[in-house]
Amino acid sequence: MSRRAMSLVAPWSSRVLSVELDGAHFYFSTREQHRGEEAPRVFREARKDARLYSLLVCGGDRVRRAVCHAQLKDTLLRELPPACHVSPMSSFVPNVRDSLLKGYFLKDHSESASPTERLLRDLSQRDPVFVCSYRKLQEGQLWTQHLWSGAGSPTADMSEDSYVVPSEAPECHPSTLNIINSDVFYSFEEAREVLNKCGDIIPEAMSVLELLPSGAEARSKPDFPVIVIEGLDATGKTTLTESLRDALGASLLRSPPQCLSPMRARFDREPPLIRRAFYALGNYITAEQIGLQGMETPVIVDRFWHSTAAYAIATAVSGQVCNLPAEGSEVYRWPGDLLQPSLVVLLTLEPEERKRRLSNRGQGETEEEKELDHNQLFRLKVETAYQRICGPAFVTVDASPSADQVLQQVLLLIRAKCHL
Ligand SMILES: Nc1ncnc2c1ncn2[C@@H]1O[C@H](COP(=O)(O)OP(=O)(O)OP(=O)(O)O)[C@@H](O)[C@H]1O
Ligand SMILES: Nc1ccn([C@@H]2O[C@H](COP(=O)(O)O)[C@@H](O)[C@H]2O)c(=O)n1
Repeated sequence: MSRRAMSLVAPWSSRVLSVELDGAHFYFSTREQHRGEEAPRVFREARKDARLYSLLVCGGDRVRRAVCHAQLKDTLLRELPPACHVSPMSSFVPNVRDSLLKGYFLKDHSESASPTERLLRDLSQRDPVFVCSYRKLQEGQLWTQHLWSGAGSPTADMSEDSYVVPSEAPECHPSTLNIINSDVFYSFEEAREVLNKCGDIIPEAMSVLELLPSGAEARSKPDFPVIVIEGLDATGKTTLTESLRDALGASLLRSPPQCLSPMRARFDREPPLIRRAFYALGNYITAEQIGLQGMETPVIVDRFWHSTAAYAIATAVSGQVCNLPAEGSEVYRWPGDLLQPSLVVLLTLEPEERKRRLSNRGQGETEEEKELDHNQLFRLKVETAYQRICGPAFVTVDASPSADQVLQQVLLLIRAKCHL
């Protein structure tokens, strides 16, 4: 087999494929010989008239793959016939870090195959996207997979068709495999490299790069305590941080820092790899400001690394809370080159009270915050990830009492833990 044909087969062979339907994951793999297994559930349950396809983004560097994956979704949703259903899909080597490739699984119920196949052919010629179609064999519940040639048409020249067979759920949920340095960055250089690579597609990346400190080399520890206030939207961070600043004569900083505000909306529209690298770098700019202010006064920080990591992990991990990496996983470690605050306070609030405060405030929410509102599961994943992050001293505070009572409690904690 030619090198090109081998690379085309690679995303499917010796790998497990996962399709996500209504929050549940269905696993299957491919095999050249059939050993009497029944078809995987996602095939058995497909409607009789359904034509099934899979698409995986495989070529190029990770920035190109991330951009292509996001654009592919937009294209599919915009251009596929309405009777074609799109679900997230991935290909991975079980429990092997960084092995995840992302794509989509299509169930086409439209009358004619032509519009869908025309689009898929076009995509497989234009982009680093590999396409497979599936065929139900006449003699019962057996399905085969056919890899399309790079030229797009479903020809038989690339490889033999293979059978699809059910596969066990892996120990580590596939959506956790690529978190490190794709969703969460553990060093300044890793995050900066992503922005370096997307300067040609996102002009704002250059402006961010110009604002970065020259490096994240170890600085001397600030003389004064550094206290970070964390929590979901509308838990009272702004109210509390301003009161703490006044009560302690402290400096108040935030992450992302003010200087990144003009670029933030643009990065919020980018795929996770780029968006998360932006927020990760924001922490290093804030860290530099903390280093300076912390020589003069105590420093209060509104959001920092916990926010960056917890939101990123909760978004990357699909399905249930139990799919999150277990407590103690390296995913939750603190970046070795990032300043550690003296204390991190997480404000927690019952969802109903948080919603009440949000509606009283009546301000716009980010897409992610809207998601938090109607997606209780996502909220739970963010809070769980917050609590699992290790590094600096961490304490959870119930933010439901009055603003003054919360302030008094946090002041007590700061005095006890930071000797202020
Ligand atoms: N302890 C409290 N009791 C009642 N209401 C509060 C309390 N703390 C803050 N609020 C009110 O709740 C709303 C949200 O508070 P705040 O803006 O401080 O939250 P936040 O965590 O900073 O939100 P965001 O992350 O979106 O900036 C505001 O209207 C604020 O006045
Ligand atoms: N250090 C940070 C701060 C924020 N984020 C992301 O921003 C969103 C919440 O920010 P607000 O200003 O609205 O409070 C949230 O979606 C986080 O993803 C971050 O990553 N790192």
